[in-house]
Amino acid sequence: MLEVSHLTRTFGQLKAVDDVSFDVPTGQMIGFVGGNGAGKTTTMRMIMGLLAPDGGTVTWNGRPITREDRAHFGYMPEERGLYPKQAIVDQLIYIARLKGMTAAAARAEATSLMERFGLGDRLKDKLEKLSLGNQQRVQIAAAVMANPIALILDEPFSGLDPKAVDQMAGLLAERAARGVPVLFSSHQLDLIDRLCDGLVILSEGRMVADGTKDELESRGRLRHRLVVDGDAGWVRDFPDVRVDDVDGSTALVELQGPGAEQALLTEALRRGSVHEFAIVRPTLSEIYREVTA
Ligand SMILES: Nc1ncnc2c1ncn2[C@@H]1O[C@H](COP(=O)(O)OP(=O)(O)OP(=O)(O)O)[C@@H](O)[C@H]1O
Repeated sequence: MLEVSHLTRTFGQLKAVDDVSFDVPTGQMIGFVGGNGAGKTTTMRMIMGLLAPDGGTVTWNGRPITREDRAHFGYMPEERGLYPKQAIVDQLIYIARLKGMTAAAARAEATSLMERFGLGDRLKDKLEKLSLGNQQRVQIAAAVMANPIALILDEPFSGLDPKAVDQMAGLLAERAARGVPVLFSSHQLDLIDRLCDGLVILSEGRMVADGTKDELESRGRLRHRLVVDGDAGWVRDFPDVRVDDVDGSTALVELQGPGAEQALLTEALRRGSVHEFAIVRPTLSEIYREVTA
């Protein structure tokens, strides 16, 4: 398990990362979310030892992380790590050799990964000859080569088409299923929602929320949707109800007191038929907007 505790980093007057603490447990995929400049890349660089923190610690399996641990991490940096003018296969082999793989095993893994991504015939090409999306697939392949013990990926899905997103998501999920902790940043909340066991939300350097989606949902506003026969406008005058929206026969409301649920339903039934009365869980986008507002 990777643990980040009270990490802090300032650049001049700016607190880019301010007392950030979270875990990336064994076998879990954790999404790292936050607006531009929130501090995600800076945090990842500190995890990887590329930037010294002003305060706080990074631990791996309960002890301070070492250079040797990090050497076995798979890291995809924001600025991307591979060389445009070198052959793909040579770079993938080089990276795997650094992590202790034999040349033959590295070549076999590079070939198998590239074939899996439909790039089996591009192995000897220079990276720059590939489209940007395909270059991105190679960058992800580089991070997962040689069985990394953890994956730290800075916006691995940006610029990928939906099919490539599915392929890469499948690849990361496989690694997580083998026990690898995976931390990746993304602005695509739908993807985080689909892939992640948990998420960490940063805003202006500070951690504003973390937990599983269920945990975050339960902290958010819970609303009910009521669909009746006629006009639902009467809910506006009903006690213990805060109306978010009424559109014809549909009302979206927040119930404010114990028993408000039963009282509202009873009143709706007294007035006619009820077609729907359901809890509306907040979407991840709504939770995100709420905690970063
Ligand atoms: N080397 C640096 N020197 C000065 N300021 C920096 C440096 N690196 C980052 N910053 C500043 O720290 C803040 C956090 O930046 P960071 O790149 O970590 O954010 P981010 O969450 O990754 O953003 P994005 O989603 O835009 O990539 C920003 O205001 C950025 O300008």
